[in-house]
Amino acid sequence: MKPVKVGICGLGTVGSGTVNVLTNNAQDIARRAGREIIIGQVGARRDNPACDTSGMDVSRDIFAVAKNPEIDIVVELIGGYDVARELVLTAIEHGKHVVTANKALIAVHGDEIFAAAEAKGVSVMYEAGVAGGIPIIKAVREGLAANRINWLAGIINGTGNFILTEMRDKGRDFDDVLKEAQQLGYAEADPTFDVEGIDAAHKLTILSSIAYGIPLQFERCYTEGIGNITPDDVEYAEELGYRIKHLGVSCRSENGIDLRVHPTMIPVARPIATVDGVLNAVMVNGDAVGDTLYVGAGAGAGPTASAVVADVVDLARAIDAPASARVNHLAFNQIDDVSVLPMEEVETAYYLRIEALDKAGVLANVASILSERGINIEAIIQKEPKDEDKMAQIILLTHRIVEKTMNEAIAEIEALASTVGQVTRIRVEHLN
Ligand SMILES: NC(=O)c1ccc[n+]([C@@H]2O[C@H](COP(=O)([O-])OP(=O)(O)OC[C@H]3O[C@@H](n4cnc5c(N)ncnc54)[C@H](O)[C@@H]3O)[C@@H](O)[C@H]2O)c1
Ligand SMILES: N[C@@H](CCO)C(=O)O
Ligand code: NA
Repeated sequence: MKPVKVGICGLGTVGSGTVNVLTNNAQDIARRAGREIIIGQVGARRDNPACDTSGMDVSRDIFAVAKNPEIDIVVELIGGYDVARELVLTAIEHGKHVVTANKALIAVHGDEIFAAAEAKGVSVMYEAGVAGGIPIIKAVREGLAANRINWLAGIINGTGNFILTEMRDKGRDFDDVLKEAQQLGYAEADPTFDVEGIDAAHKLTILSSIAYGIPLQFERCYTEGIGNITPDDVEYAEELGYRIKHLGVSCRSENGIDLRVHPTMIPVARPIATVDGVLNAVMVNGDAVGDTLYVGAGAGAGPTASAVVADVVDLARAIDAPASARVNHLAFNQIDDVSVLPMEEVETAYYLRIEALDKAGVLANVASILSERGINIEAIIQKEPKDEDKMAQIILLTHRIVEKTMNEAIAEIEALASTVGQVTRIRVEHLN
């Protein structure tokens, strides 16, 4: 059978990893695809010593690759929104299938890109965009196709999980660990995307669409980063039997879907609580299958290339089949226009840390503010001041309540004469 020719655009961390995997594993890949897969052209501004492209057709113009009549599949690995969008649309216009690792592109411009691909009868695959090397798109879109998905929750940013783990285990400084994550090729070109939860929100947006059959709604995803997590909160969480992870959570309820990324306390007994470093983990609950858990490297050259090449193999195997034989871009043939709940309507349990001048008085006041609103307290710890100039701290775990009610309670607690500054709030999920 005729070989399939791949054009790789972008030769950074993932691009070089993809060249290496396609080259090193060419024989096994051909056995799986049923035909040879060859790198027909590479589009790169400069060579990358992390891979050997000698003997390959290398163009300095990525658009030449997208238009090259010899190329069957264009692999977009340049990142970003605008040029990547133009590149992918150009490739589609020229009748190419596309593989991308760019979750920002899919979360924001996915509708336009998929519509263009469907009009042309080609496919756009994006496994590498979510949870790196974990085949989570395939698992949810195909492996769990029998289920009504109830909820999913995941550690879906490797850089953030690496930072939180190094800070907790080694007491390292935030900026120092972030720098290392950048050197290791984990971080986004703009690392605020990792730290502020934007990257996780892109991934959660995509996962939720393929889990529930709803439109991509990135702009409605609630997003909170990891910059405000303090060593005190990490320590008190452990004391209460919890661990703080940066989670993407989405859940189906009668009122709609909640879609949120924020620091989350989860019981240490949950396997996902022990997923550390650059590893990602996604829990998915389906009505027939129950709980499932997927763990693996969420970033880095090899793991991401593994997902890119798996998509290439899927496309190559079915390249002569009619478009109707390929899987739907967002898993469902028909997308239901279910809306995402405003954060104020979302229900979770809470951890609160309150800085207090007069402990005894504050506790009585706080308890009555909470009970007036039907917020039940599950646990309390009181901490004496660590230094003379520090405040006493009251730490509370509450039962589940809607965010709007908790916002009102927190505002009233902060207004008390005996409390100081803002109340720290971390949402708690038991994941069962
Ligand atoms: N690094 C990871 O672990 C990882 C994991 C999953 C997904 N991704 C995604 O993969 C994509 C690539 O990430 P990366 O980490 O390899 O980034 P990178 O910065 O290492 O590589 C991007 C490469 O594209 C090149 N490039 C950018 N614009 C170009 C243009 N107009 N013409 C030619 N070359 C251009 C850059 O010079 C660079 O070499 C991004 O969308 C990223 O979000 C990365
Ligand atoms: N910057 C991303 C890359 C993988 O998508 C992360 O750290 O998870
Ligand atoms: Na993946």
